[in-house]
Amino acid sequence: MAEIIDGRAIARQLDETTKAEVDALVEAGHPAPGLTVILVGEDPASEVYVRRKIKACEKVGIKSTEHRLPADTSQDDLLALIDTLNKDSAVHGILCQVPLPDHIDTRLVLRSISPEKDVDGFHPVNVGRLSTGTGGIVPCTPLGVMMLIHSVIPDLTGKDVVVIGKSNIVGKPVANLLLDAEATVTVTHIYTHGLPEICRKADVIVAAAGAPELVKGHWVKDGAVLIDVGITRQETEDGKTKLVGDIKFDEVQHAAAVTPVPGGVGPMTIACLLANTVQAARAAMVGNSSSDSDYADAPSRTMFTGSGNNPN
Ligand SMILES: Nc1nc2c(c(=O)[nH]1)N[C@@H](CN(C=O)c1ccc(C(=O)N[C@@H](CCC(=O)O)C(=O)O)cc1)CN2
Repeated sequence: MAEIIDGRAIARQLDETTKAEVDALVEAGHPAPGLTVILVGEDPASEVYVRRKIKACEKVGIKSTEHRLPADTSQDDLLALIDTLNKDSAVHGILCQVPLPDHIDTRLVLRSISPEKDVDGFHPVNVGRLSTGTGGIVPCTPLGVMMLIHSVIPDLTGKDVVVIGKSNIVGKPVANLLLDAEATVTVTHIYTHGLPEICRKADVIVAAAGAPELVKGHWVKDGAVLIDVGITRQETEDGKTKLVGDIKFDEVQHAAAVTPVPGGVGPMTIACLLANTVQAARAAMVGNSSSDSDYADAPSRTMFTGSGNNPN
């Protein structure tokens, strides 16, 4: 029987560390860290995620501000808002919920957020730092994935890890983090030939293809660890909706451990956002924001990984 990796419990643990960091900053006379969340349009899933982010901020003492903009907001107006927030010293973290409406150039918007305030870790400066192992802000979902893996495999040295999915938000950054942890990483995607055979050799599979129930039981070797990043809403026969991951959960009981959907990677994404916000605030408050070691020794970063970025 595979162990279920409880993402909600691990996220709560991380939130406790984050709250302690917020308390320590405030006790030292600093203002509470401030996070600004921008939501453009009315995508129902994005509304859910933004609500959760705002509520989570309250729990750990982060001061959150929301900007809800209509779907027809112009790109220039959005860029002007971000420019104002970049200059506001009470704002330590800025995130723009994606997806954005089609008339807005997402890449341009994400790179307009100051790298120091980019708590999503999507800015090219942070992407470059991650891929060279030189600090920066790590994207929330990949950071959460690493913490979930480390909760069952503390040392990944030499482990064979297959990542399914090559997105900029999950697949590519998670591959970099796994390499930093000395794993042997194979990055694949839905067009990869022989995907079942490749997966069958893996000690760990990170499924992030956005393809519901792609990974079948016979793709998984006995004792593997499975991390399911996919979340697809499906309608059931009785007209209700259910969330489905990229792994066929019922067929993988021979794995050592598996993350559920919901309750696995999702809650970690939000907990890591809070941790990133505190790190950005701390860097702004103590200066030194361009140093390689800004985040490397932060408690929230080292809690499950043992260390920050490996420089080698
Ligand atoms: N600016 C960003 N936009 C998006 C990100 C991101 O990291 N930054 N990631 C995803 C959505 N996302 C965060 O924003 C996110 C997805 C899922 C969850 C979550 O808690 N999921 C729950 C289920 C929730 C449900 O009922 O739908 C779970 O898995 O248990 C949190 C955040 C895209 N956009």
